[in-house]
Amino acid sequence: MKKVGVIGAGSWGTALALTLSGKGHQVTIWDVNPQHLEELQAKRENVRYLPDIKFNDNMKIGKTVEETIKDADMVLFSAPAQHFRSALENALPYLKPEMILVNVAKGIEQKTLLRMSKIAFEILPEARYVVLSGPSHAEEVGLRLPTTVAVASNDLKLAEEVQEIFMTDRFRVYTTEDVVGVELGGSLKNIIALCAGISDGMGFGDNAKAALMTRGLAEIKRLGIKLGADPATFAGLTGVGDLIVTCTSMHSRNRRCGIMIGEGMAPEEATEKVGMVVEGMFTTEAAYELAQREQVEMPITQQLYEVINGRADARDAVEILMGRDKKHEQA
Ligand SMILES: NC(=O)C1=CN([C@@H]2O[C@H](COP(=O)(O)OP(=O)(O)OC[C@H]3O[C@@H](n4cnc5c(N)ncnc54)[C@H](O)[C@@H]3O)[C@@H](O)[C@H]2O)C=CC1
Ligand SMILES: O=C(CO)COP(=O)(O)O
Repeated sequence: MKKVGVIGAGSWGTALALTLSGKGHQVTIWDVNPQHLEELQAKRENVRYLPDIKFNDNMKIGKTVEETIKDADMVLFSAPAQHFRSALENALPYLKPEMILVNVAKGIEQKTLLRMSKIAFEILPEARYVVLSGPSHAEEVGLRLPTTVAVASNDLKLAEEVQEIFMTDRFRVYTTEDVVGVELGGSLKNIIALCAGISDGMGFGDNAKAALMTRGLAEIKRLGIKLGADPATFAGLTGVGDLIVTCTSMHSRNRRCGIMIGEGMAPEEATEKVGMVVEGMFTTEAAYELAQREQVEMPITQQLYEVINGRADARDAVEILMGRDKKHEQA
């Protein structure tokens, strides 16, 4: 059994800490928010983000980052994507070269337009770095409902080590070497989930949502191929798999935020109301800029960007999308 430090006690960090400690690993979890940390300690439950699931006895709450990751075999980063850089920098003094670093954030850093692995290797060029992604809502993983994900690393042996650490009878883990495809699939599907929510909120039907998901996947894949991903990855768990769960589940923070926007709420207010990170709100801007830089057509992303920035109403965006030039279908 391994020693694992978890940085970020939101719903996902907590669900994974429960999975790992449930398997018998020695897990310590920490969060940057001191008040939240106190609540975790007092209640031995994540009342704020993943209520009604008691922590296992072998799951400790770390008082400091140092205590959390000291002598760990693996450090799991589960802070939102825009905070991954600071979370890693914060942990840096206590990391050892042999430690495995796993990141589960789904996003692209704003301004730098970097994927999470690029940030990790910029800070730690020799990092033993793995990304975990796939269709996996924390609420279901916390309840031990069957879930399947993938872990990606340039080093397949390392991905296999992480597969072994996580795998249980209720949490099935595949490996892949396509870090670019996995990171982009996980990040960009949140944009489409926001749009699927907006579509639902406006009272559109299943046809519209299926169209958004299919054409959304086409533009994700277009950008992915341009940035070096294996196109096959987008047909897998971390591509279409995650797209399906996020666009259809009421657990999805992105979809729920989209529904409120579609019902007429201002994007900032809807984001606030969700009360947890809505990654798509940040990723949309980054993806829009990446698409411009790479000269890739991403019409759905572009329209969401206009809506989020208050330059277009969701109904105008639909008209623009439906009124585009006639096309030959390319999936
Ligand atoms: N919630 C879910 O079902 C899933 C979430 N994810 C991804 O995991 C990431 C985290 O999501 P959630 O857990 O849902 O977010 P959340 O909003 O529930 O919680 C985020 C937590 O991170 C903490 N945090 C922020 N900055 C930090 C830092 N520098 N160091 C340590 N902790 C920090 C916050 O205080 C908060 O407790 C996101 O990128 C999300 O896309 C991926 C799969 C499933
Ligand atoms: O990535 C997720 C499920 O795989 C979580 O999606 P949300 O952030 O929209 O809840």
